[in-house]
Amino acid sequence: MVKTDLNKGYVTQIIGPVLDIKFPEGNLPPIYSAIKITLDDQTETIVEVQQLLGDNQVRAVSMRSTDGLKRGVEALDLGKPISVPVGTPTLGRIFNVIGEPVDEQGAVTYDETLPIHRDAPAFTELETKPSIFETGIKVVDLLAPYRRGGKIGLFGGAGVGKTVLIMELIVRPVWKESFAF
Ligand SMILES: Nc1ncnc2c1ncn2[C@@H]1O[C@H](COP(=O)(O)OP(=O)(O)OP(=O)(O)O)[C@@H](O)[C@H]1O
Repeated sequence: MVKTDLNKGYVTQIIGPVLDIKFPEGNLPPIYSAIKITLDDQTETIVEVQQLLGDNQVRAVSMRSTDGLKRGVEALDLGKPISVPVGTPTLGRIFNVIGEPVDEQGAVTYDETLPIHRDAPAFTELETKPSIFETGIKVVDLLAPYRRGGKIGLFGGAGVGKTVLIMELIVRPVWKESFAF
């Protein structure tokens, strides 16, 4: 549920990346809510509620360093979990956990975002006709094709190329789109 009124609290304790935040009576954000803290220098920190402590306080984990944060700083309940851009503009890009691009390829123009915490699609929503997730890597597509909509796991000894292959899977489909090969 997205709240319309701004629900503001303040930081009561900081222990490393963990923050306790007190909210007004009866306005406690639920677990997994995103909370934004803006410092004097306009640096924004997003924290995520992990535990309800009682006494109108929540315990939250910061998504970046808590350097510069201090007790008493205002915290704004965003009324929804951390959400990230989804859809075609995000293909081939690299994002951090709060949905900011970190690949130095410029800003991403997107229409849709989805929360990072949500249920997997129901079986009834899945495509029933099996189709191949074409990677463009011949040895994969011919010998061990991946199923579209499924999950992929790579098993292999140390240093045999798992990371390189995963990176190829992320980048290749976009290359295919741009160069049509
Ligand atoms: N197809 C390939 N041909 C030649 N070299 C490759 C190939 N794939 C990966 N390598 C090289 O092998 C080395 C290890 O690759 P990578 O880091 O992907 O392995 P890994 O299985 O993820 O390793 P780890 O188990 O340590 O996480 C890298 O130097 C990479 O450049």
